[in-house]
Amino acid sequence: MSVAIKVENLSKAYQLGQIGTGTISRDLERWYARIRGKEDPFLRIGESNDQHSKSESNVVWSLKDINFEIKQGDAVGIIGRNGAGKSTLLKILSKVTAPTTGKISGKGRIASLLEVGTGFHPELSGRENIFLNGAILGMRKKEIQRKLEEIVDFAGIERYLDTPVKRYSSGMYVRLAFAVAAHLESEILIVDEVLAVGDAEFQKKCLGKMGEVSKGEGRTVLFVSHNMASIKQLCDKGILLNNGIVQYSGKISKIISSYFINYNKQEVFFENDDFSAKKLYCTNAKNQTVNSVTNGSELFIKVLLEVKVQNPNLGFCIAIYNGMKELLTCINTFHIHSEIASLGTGKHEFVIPIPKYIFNEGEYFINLHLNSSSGDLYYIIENCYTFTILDDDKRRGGIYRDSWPGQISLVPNININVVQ
Ligand SMILES: Nc1ncnc2c1ncn2[C@@H]1O[C@H](COP(=O)(O)OP(=O)(O)OP(=O)(O)O)[C@@H](O)[C@H]1O
Repeated sequence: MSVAIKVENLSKAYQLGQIGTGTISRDLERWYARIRGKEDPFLRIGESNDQHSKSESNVVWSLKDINFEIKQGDAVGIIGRNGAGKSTLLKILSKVTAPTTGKISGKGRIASLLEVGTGFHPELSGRENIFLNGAILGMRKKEIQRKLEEIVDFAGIERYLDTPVKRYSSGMYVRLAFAVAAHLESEILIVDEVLAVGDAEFQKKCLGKMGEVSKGEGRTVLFVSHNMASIKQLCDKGILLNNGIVQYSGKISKIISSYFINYNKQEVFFENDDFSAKKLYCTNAKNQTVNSVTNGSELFIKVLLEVKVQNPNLGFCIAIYNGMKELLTCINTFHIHSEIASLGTGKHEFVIPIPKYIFNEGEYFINLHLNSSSGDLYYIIENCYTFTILDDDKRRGGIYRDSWPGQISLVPNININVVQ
């Protein structure tokens, strides 16, 4: 199969801090002050000359020497922790931003949906934006006209087709943006996290459409998401980014398991005069460290803290989120404060049992909030651990084969009473 996208030695650097003042005359004034050894006249309160010159040399390498190839018709999931460089990569591929070094080659028109409504003009109506995007892709008016009905139907915006898109709700906006990107004729479709915006029904519809685009129409799809269930459903290949480099690329199942293993290797770290947070991990009932259990088994979340002073000013909260980043529950030491206050110095492991049949199958993420006993927040360690719940099939009674809908995995039980 021919190569759709080839990326060679790609790097992207971002310059942090203020680069210019906004006008040439002010930049000159600043330069004149500097060569006379005077203070920068445009410093903001609290800034120093020093800080400013330091920030000018502050460069973040968002991508570092990336190389990969994507074949025509592949559906590729791009995964990685927050800040790994996924969005930067998609922005470069979509030509929204230019690389600092490196080269991208390939063939085919690219339709991309990077953020809600990228490429839409707010003053133009839905209809006008559809034609504008089609024209940008090099399509003829007649070709776009043929797709119009399908797009409007998918987005469900028929009544508002001639209203300027700036009046659309965020849901309507994302529905139209997705419909335009997926239906117009491009060889490559790039989608960044759109599914995090819409409701569950729309997400399902988008995944279905992307599957059709890649498997049915043989177009290439690149998809960034934190939701591994969606990535697994849609993609057959994957690229795992870590700190701006490609850590692994290949079959999606391998990429996802490497992601989880690496994800959970990171030690949680926070330290102040009272305590330090050392580690967060999960075990099964046999005390084996695990990243996944079936919903028919107990799971134990363990937090290792070192208490440095007796009666420490210490508390924490485990916040558990689903793959769509919806908060499911918080477990807070506030409820056992007197026990924590009486802890001696040294390392202590806090064990939080998660009973059987609580969470439905899926991926879950933990944020650790470290707070004082009075509730002041010290620090939030976001997405510090992820675990997977698998369905053990037992509660299905052998008849229900699809994935179990909903957030919780209650064992179904229905009593039937005879009513006189
Ligand atoms: N415009 C910018 N200016 C400065 N730094 C930036 C800019 N855009 C991205 N970065 C930095 O580049 C790195 C990669 O960011 P990027 O948004 O590509 O990561 P990501 O994997 O998409 O993260 P997330 O999952 O949180 O969306 C981060 O350290 C980020 O702070």
